[in-house]
Amino acid sequence: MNDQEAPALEIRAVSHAFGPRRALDDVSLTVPAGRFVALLGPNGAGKTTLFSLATRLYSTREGAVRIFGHDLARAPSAALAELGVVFQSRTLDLDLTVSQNLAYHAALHGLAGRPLKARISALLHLVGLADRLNEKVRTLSGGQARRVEIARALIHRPRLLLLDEATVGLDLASRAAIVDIVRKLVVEEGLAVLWATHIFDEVHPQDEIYVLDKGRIIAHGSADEVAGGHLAPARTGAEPPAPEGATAALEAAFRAMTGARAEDAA
Ligand SMILES: Nc1ncnc2c1ncn2[C@@H]1O[C@H](COP(=O)(O)OP(=O)(O)OP(=O)(O)O)[C@@H](O)[C@H]1O
Repeated sequence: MNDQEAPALEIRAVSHAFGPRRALDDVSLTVPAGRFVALLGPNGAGKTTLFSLATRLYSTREGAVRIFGHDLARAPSAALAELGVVFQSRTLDLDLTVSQNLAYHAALHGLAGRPLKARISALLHLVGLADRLNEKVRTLSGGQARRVEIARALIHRPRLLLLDEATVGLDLASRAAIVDIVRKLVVEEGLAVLWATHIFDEVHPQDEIYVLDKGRIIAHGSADEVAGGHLAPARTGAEPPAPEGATAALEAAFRAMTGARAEDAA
C-alpha cells in the first residue's frame, strides 16, 4: 500500500496502563484520509491517553499506530510530519501576539521568511482571524484562542488533525464556529480529522463515530447506527428529527451503553 492509499490514522490493538490502572484495552480505530471521525467518550474513557499515544507523548508498548502508513514507533519523523494536534489544555503564550505564537511553532518545523508569512496569513483567513494577526493572545476570547491553536496545528501542512475536546468550556456560538471551521477543512482542504468529544450535538447523524468507554471501543458505525437508527431522517418523507431530538437520541444510546450519568457526559 502506498502512502496515498493508506488511512490517515490506524490504531491497532493498542493498550496502555498507568501502573495497575488499564487506561486503554485493545483499542483499534481507523480514520480514512480526508474524513471526519468522532471519538465519543465520557470523562476518564481514555481519549486523552489515546491522543498521547498517537502523538508519541507516550510510547506505544502494546499495539501499533500508523499515520498515512508510517509506523509511529519505527518512522516517527515521517509519521509526525503528517500530524497536527490540538490538545485539551491551552498552550498558547498569552503575552505573544497571534503571529509570534504561530511563527515560533513554525520555526520548529523549519519554516521561515516569506513562505511562512504567506502560510500564517492563509491560515488566519481560514480560521477567521486575519484581522488579529498582531494582537496579543491575551486579548482574544477563548474561542478565538482555540482557532489560533487550530491554525498553529496546521502550520506544517499536516494531512491529519487530532482535536481533543477542542470546544470544552466555550459558549455555544464559539463551539459552533469551531466545529464549522474543522468540518470545512475536511470538505475543502481534504484534511482527515479525529474529533474527540463528549458533547453529542457536535456529531452529525452520518458521521463515523467510535464510542470509547473505560478504555475499550464499545461501538463503531455511523452516529445514526450507533443511536439505533433514530438520528437520520426517515425515508418515508417524514420530516427529519429536530437537531435537539437527534442529540437526545444519541445521548440516550450513549448513556445506555456506558451507564454515564448526564453530568459525566455533558
Ligand atoms: N498520568 C496518569 N497517571 C495515572 N492515571 C492516569 C493518567 N492519565 C490518565 N489516567 C487515568 O487513565 C484513565 C483515562 O484517562 P484519560 O485522561 O485518557 O480519559 P479522557 O477520556 O481523556 O477523560 P477526560 O475527558 O476527563 O479528559 C482515567 O482513569 C485516568 O484517571
